[in-house]
Amino acid sequence: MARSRLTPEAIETALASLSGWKLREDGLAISKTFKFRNFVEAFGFMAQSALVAEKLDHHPEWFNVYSRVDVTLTTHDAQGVTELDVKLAQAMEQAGMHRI
Ligand SMILES: C[C@H](O)[C@H](O)[C@H]1CNC2=NC(N)=NC(=O)C2=N1
Repeated sequence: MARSRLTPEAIETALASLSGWKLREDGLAISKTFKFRNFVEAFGFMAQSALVAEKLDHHPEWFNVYSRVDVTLTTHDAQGVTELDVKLAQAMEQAGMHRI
């Protein structure tokens, strides 16, 4: 179900409720770099996040090297940032919390 894009103001409000997420230059995605103690912690975060993504039917664009995971969230169907991106970001914050 394609959600509608959030207004710039709504995105700013959402970013204020998250920690460390930035709006991409083109305004069409939010991103954050997660750093962990090691690869296994980073992968555990990705595994946990993958289960949430499946449940939301909303998937991240991410890059992992060793203990770092760069995450970019955008809604392809809406070609921008929607509520689903915020929801997944919030869930990733929770997953990332257990591993700092
Ligand atoms: C059919 C469509 O691919 C699905 O509804 C989901 C899958 N996961 C998705 N993930 C993201 N990030 N954006 C989407 O639009 C999206 N669509």
